[in-house]
Amino acid sequence: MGIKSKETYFHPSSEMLSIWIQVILLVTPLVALLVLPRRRIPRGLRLPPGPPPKLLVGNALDMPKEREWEQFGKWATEYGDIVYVKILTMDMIIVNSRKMVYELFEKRSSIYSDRLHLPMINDVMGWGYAMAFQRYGERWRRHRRVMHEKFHGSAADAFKPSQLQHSRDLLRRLLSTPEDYIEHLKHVTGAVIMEVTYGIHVKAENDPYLITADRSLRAMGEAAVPGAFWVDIMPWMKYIPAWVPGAGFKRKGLEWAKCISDVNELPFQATKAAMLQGTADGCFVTSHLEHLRTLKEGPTDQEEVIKNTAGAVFAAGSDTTANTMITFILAMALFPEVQKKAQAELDNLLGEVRLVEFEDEPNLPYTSAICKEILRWHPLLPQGVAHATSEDDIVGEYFIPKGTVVIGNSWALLHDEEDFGPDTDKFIPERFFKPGVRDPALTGAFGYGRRVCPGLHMAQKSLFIDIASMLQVFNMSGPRDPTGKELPLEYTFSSGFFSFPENFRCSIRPRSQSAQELILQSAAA
Ligand code: HEM
Repeated sequence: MGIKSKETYFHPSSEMLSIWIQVILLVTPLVALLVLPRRRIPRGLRLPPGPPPKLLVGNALDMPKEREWEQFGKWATEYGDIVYVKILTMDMIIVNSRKMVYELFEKRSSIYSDRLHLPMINDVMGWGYAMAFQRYGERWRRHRRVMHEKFHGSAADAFKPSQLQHSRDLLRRLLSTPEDYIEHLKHVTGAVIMEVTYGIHVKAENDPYLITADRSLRAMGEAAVPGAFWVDIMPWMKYIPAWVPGAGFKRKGLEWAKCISDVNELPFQATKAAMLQGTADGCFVTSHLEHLRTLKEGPTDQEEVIKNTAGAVFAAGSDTTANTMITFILAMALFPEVQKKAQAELDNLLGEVRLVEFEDEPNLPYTSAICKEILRWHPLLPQGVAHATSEDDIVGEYFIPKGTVVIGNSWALLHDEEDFGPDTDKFIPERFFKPGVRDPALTGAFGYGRRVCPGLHMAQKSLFIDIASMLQVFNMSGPRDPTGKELPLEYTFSSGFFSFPENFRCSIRPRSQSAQELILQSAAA
């Protein structure tokens, strides 16, 4: 007989438990089907059409594991504007047309703005503080208001100095080690967020705040896909102790939870400490806390709301922008003629005299069109972030039950040829010069209705200055061998919550000697 592991020693019944858990997992859908009250669909109504469900599991096996947008697109062609799928006991609809998106997320926003409570994300991992995962209601509204005050259209102009400074830093980093472009993008987008949110200036390398945020965001990416963990379908599983064999999700979740809590707590406490010492820089947190101190009366938990909102900004703001920039670099490598046109426009306006500034934007229509096309061509969140219904609803002859997960099919909307002209799979910035073409930012790239991304103004400004600056001074192409010969471009887009090019090698080289000098001079400015 072999030596028993420590875990088995402390829990002699662990094998039995493991078997029991597996049995429970198998029979739960059956029990749910038999025991749960059957949904009553009002007479004369029916659920929207969708792929035929299988006994017990519904459409769980039909759900695509990767490139979800392709399967959703096929269903849209086959079943229409609203597609219904059932995953075990979970109702889900996919909304495929702009008309229907407007009808549900905008006109009926009081019903379609909820989120599903995901036990893995909210309870096990502790992301409940972040606005993106909060249920629709007064608590969410208070967080949203705190964010809106500092991030709405013109308020976001206050971030421009920090965005410009870090955009210049990005150029210098890319000049020195272009192969580390992903790290550089993450560093500078994180640095801007830390500065404007907490007034914290991150370390040039290996910053502990950014490392913690990166770990937390990776965890979020894994867990935020609907149905990624069984516990989201069978919430009672969250009570299974972490030591139980088969409860790997719980161990993983608790490991992540420490990082996720640190993202919310550590920078906030550091800023508060700096305020006490009188050394804090003006930022989102200081400005809200100072205002709070002037109030005679206010909700007792307002400081908590400010802290949570800052944590949500930090969590939602950095990787989103960095990953969109990776898609931009790929697009420039794939469509060199687009890159050349933008460079000609930038050269024409700026010569080689100075680097681009925010104020140049109105005079750079082609570059601005690239920023729009990036959001449209391959949206970072092709299925948006799932909403949920907070009440039963009726749409024509269809019944939409309360608690239904509602996915806005951003990919379909952003590739609709009626709105964006022909060849929507191609990267064609010129499409935005035609009258009446829609703005991708208002067509799903930043989500929908009352939940639309509150960081979109900041994000668009970051994208503009980073994209214009890179185009002005660098050539981006597929990877090159040591002799400079271009090698084949290989890439795959990730699937799941975020979709952006993964494992993608490229070449980022200064366009000329004077471009290089402009970059180096920016350090002194
Ligand atoms: C290119 C960059 C970005 C993209 C593509 C993006 C996209 C999105 C999308 C699709 C949603 C879901 C909206 C919905 O539920 O319908 C969202 C939510 C959110 N975003 Fe962004 N975002 C970006 C940058 C940012 C930035 C820079 C910030 C912070 C400054 C931010 C903060 C948030 C927050 C807090 C939410 C949750 C809103 C809520 O649930 O009420 N995002 N974003």
